[in-house]
Amino acid sequence: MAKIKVGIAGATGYTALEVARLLMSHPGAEVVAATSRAEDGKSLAEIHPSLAGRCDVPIETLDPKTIADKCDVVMCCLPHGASAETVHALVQHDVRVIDFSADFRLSSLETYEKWYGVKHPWPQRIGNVVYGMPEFFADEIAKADVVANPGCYPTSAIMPLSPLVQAGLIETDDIIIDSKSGVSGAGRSAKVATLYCETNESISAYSVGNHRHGPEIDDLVHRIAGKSIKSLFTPHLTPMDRGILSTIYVRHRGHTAAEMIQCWRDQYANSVFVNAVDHLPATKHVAGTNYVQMTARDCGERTVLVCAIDNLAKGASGAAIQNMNVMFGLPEATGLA
Ligand SMILES: NC(=O)C1=CN([C@@H]2O[C@H](COP(=O)(O)OP(=O)(O)OC[C@H]3O[C@@H](n4cnc5c(N)ncnc54)[C@H](OP(=O)(O)O)[C@@H]3O)[C@@H](O)[C@H]2O)C=CC1
Ligand SMILES: CC(=O)N[C@@H](CCC(=O)OP(=O)(O)O)C(=O)O
Repeated sequence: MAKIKVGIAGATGYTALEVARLLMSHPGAEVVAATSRAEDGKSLAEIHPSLAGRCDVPIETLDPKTIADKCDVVMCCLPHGASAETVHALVQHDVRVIDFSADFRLSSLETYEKWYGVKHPWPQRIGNVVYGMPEFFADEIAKADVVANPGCYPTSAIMPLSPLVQAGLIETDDIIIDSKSGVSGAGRSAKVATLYCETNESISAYSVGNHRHGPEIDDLVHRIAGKSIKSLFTPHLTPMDRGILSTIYVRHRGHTAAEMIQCWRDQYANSVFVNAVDHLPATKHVAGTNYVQMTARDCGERTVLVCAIDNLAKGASGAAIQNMNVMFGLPEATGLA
């Protein structure tokens, strides 16, 4: 069978590197194009030396028609705002797109414009693009022209919360999500907040009460579980390269942690990458993999849920490859197991 031809837009960034790295060992797909605004003419391996000897695809400036002609699917690894326009242009040229940004994740245009502070360039598609979580939306992903790849923090909260909300095991109006991310979550471009001396040996909360992943979590749990929730989400930057640990404080409705773990095991029985475990998950347990580990502990009237993912893998590029596999009829775990 011919390999899936993959293009990578925004090829100089961290998620692009991770997609390229994972595709090097994918038996059914290959990178055939890569784009950047600034690095036209260099090879992908020149920009990302860890790919040396493995990926000499030349980087080009993004011309939607040229890229669409070469590719079956484009991994659009661009920042939100910039991404939607590119996704629109690519789809008009008949290539399927996996959008890593938040531009098509939310159900409501009003919520998007409130939280992202920009007019959406393709508003007709808001609420009309599948959320790239095959554990819940595989049938729609298989047919999609555009897939909205999930946010990293949201993945670590939506996956544990949705089954418990759906099953009515927890209160929906009192959910506290305390998340910690590695620095690669902030992307590769230079910013003071992610300099070595700012992040090393230090942990800090940021965007308290106003991070844009709060509405994404509430929106998706509602879409999956059919019930609205009210969560309070606080992200933290931690001195790690990669990984997310979310500690989620919920109020149970008389149910035990063991019942919640069983609920996850039933829900995710056929999901390759989701493991409801008995130990307390750590970011190291999932580093470099597409796996999600989650557990629960009884704590009086509350239950504490703990979920670990790798922000660059299940939180971004691994999920994108899982989505690509579903879109092209390959087993979900191809190239990822
Ligand atoms: N890092 C993570 O853990 C996760 C990231 N995401 C999302 O994935 C996307 C990519 O993230 P990441 O790889 O970390 O980001 P990076 O900042 O590392 O890379 C983004 C790339 O996009 C290009 N770019 C930047 N600004 C623009 C612009 N205005 N117009 C066109 N191209 C631009 C740059 O390439 P060049 O300058 O060469 O053109 C840059 O290399 C983002 O939407 C991010 O929010 C989602 C989940 C997790
Ligand atoms: C550590 C860090 O800075 N993380 C990023 C989240 C990255 C991400 O996945 O966000 P989107 O895909 O929704 O853009 C942040 O808090 O903005």
